[in-house]
Amino acid sequence: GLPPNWEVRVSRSRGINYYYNRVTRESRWEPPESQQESSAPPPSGQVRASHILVKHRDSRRPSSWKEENITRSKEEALDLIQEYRRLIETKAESFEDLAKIHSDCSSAKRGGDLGFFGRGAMQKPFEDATFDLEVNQMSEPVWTDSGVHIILRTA
Ligand SMILES: N=C(N)NCCC[C@H](NC(=O)[C@@H]1CCC/C1=C/[C@H](COP(=O)(O)O)NC=O)C(N)=O
Repeated sequence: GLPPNWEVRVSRSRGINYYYNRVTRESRWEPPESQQESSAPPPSGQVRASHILVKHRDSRRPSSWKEENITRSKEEALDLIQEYRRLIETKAESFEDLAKIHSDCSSAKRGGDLGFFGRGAMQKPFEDATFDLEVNQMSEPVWTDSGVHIILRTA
């Protein structure tokens, strides 16, 4: 069977099946990898998460793939992250799509995915927020020295 949250849909235009994930709102022509890839339990003590990072002028590294010199204020960064959170909550946009377009972290290329990590890998506020989430749950805005984040725990 399909990994959790995936379902088969029929593309009317092409008359063939495609695969849709109702949590991430991702759709793809090829079937999602076997159970192994997406619902394997994390290595013991580890979690998997994606994030959207909005940096500001006081970020530890106020530069990103998007913008060489980031000058927005903390207030502007928070306004943006709250708007992204609203779009995801109302299912107007997928977490992955907004991460790809807007995240100031290099993980934007992977829809915000940071892979598996254990305690001690990430800045403490990020780590604590992630470990407090249930799988498939999205955080409130979280501040680290990098900027302000929303986190989606995926495993
Ligand atoms: N283990 C994995 N996958 N990579 C190493 C992560 C190192 C870790 N990074 C963070 O804590 C920030 C906050 C959460 C994600 C993250 C990403 C930062 C944000 O951007 P920056 O402030 O660095 O420019 N970009 C990359 O590291 C750290 N201890 O500094």
